[in-house]
Amino acid sequence: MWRQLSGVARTGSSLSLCRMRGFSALVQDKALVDGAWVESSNAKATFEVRNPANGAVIGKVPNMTVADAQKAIDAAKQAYESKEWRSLTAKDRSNLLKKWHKLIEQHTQEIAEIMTAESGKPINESKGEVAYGNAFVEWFAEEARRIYGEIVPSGLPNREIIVMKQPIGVAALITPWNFPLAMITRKAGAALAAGCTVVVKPSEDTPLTALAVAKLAVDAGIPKGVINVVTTNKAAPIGELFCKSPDVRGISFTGSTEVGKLLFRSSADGIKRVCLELGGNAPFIVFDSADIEKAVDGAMASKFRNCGQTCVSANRFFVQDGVYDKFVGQLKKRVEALKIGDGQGCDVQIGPLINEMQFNKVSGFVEDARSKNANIILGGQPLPDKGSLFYAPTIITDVPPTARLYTEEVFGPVVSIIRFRDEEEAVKKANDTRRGLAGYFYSENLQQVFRVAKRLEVGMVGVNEGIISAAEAPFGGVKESGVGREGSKHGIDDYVDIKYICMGNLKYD
Ligand SMILES: NC(=O)c1ccc[n+]([C@@H]2O[C@H](COP(=O)([O-])OP(=O)(O)OC[C@H]3O[C@@H](n4cnc5c(N)ncnc54)[C@H](O)[C@@H]3O)[C@@H](O)[C@H]2O)c1
Ligand SMILES: O=CCCC(=O)O
Repeated sequence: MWRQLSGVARTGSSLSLCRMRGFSALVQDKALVDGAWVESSNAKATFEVRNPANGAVIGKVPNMTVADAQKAIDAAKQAYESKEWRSLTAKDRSNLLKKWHKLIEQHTQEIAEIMTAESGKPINESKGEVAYGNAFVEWFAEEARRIYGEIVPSGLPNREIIVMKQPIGVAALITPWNFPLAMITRKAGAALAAGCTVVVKPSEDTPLTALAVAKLAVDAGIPKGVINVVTTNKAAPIGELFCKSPDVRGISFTGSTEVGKLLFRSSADGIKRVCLELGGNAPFIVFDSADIEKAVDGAMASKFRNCGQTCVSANRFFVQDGVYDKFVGQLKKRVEALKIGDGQGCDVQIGPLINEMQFNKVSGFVEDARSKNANIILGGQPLPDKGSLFYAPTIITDVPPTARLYTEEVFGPVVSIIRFRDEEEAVKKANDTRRGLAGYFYSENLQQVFRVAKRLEVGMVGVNEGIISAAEAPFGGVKESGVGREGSKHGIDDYVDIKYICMGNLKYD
């Protein structure tokens, strides 16, 4: 899995692996509602999907309206209540998910090409994401058959306490552009395994990957209306509809903390089940006892995966006095060697940023740090000769706590380094943020490993490891990084209600 996820750090690619086959038959120009490929009801309006590496238009998809989203909710509700879905056994649902998994696996190359074209992600990483995202479909196909209930010993005679788990109903899934496939399958796999039906609202930057995997779900025989995909570049009113509709029982959102808070508030009136996977501000601590080669390897993988546009990406590097020069020196050599370009190139490790907003954010954060006397030792500027959205992999030392690079998530290829003296100082600084998604540290001292792992205020900790995501592991954050967990056996919890049945007056003798 490490290799799949971090093509960036160790490419090892061969020409044949990354040769493009031309645009795939999986590219859709319509959205999916009730098993039909549909246009927008607003005069068939569309919006363009562009390749961030060169600005080329690579497709157009329906710009759907609130009325279209309502139709998708209606279809999901009808499908949820239909015999075709409701009467399936857990094993039947598991088998459908397995068929979907197989088809995604068979179409890895085509999906990866679509993903690279619309997100700019290097092709080896896109293939890695297809495998990673598909691992959730496989995992939840297996978990579908293990959504167990309980029989609890009663405190009263002639009575049984039975606990069962039932699907919540229709779930709305809102996903970001940075993992255009995995963020859908991590949610939809769990929802379908539980017996729910879904309406997916993918990012406006990456709708083509979403539609491609939805097409494979249809081909796998998943009944009509069970998966619906609504494409739009006006997310807010559709998000509001999801939050207000009494027919949507749960909302699962991955994206920025700002939008997550908005959806959380809007869902309050309907007391909806809400799962929020939001932004982070991950500390990456290198202690004196660390194996520096491992730490540099981990730093490269964590920081530069998807050009730094990963929610669990290391955001603030805290490096102890004794290893500071060695770590910074080795890291600089590795960053200087990164291959930058259009993600379709087979040896490319760093692609463009996703869009102008993201580009302006990254360059603005670097300028802010520069103005606060941080020390830019590598990069620190755009790369217009590569394309308008390319930014140089950058290393900045002496980043002050007032810099935006320190207080906020940069979501770009910028390493911010801060020196520290002792463990207490490192942990205090690491926890000095309202975010708490992932945290990493490198130490060969066993006592320190347990102490620090327990004290970091995050949902996920990488100890001597820079890539921690896996279908089997619970993914999620604390503080303002979210609520709920995805993946693992806990990933089902957001899609089931617990029902208690009290069986009374039983006659046992
Ligand atoms: N914790 C995680 O698992 C995780 C994973 C990926 C990204 N993220 C976070 O997401 C952010 C970057 O992604 P982004 O820019 O796509 O985030 P974003 O919040 O702008 O968008 C995410 C999704 O929400 C939609 N959206 C935007 N405004 C909305 C609104 N008012 N109502 C409903 N939907 C709305 C977008 O169209 C997109 O589909 C980063 O902060 C990153 O850390 C977190
Ligand atoms: O960007 C957030 C998700 C990344 C992951 O699942 O590893």
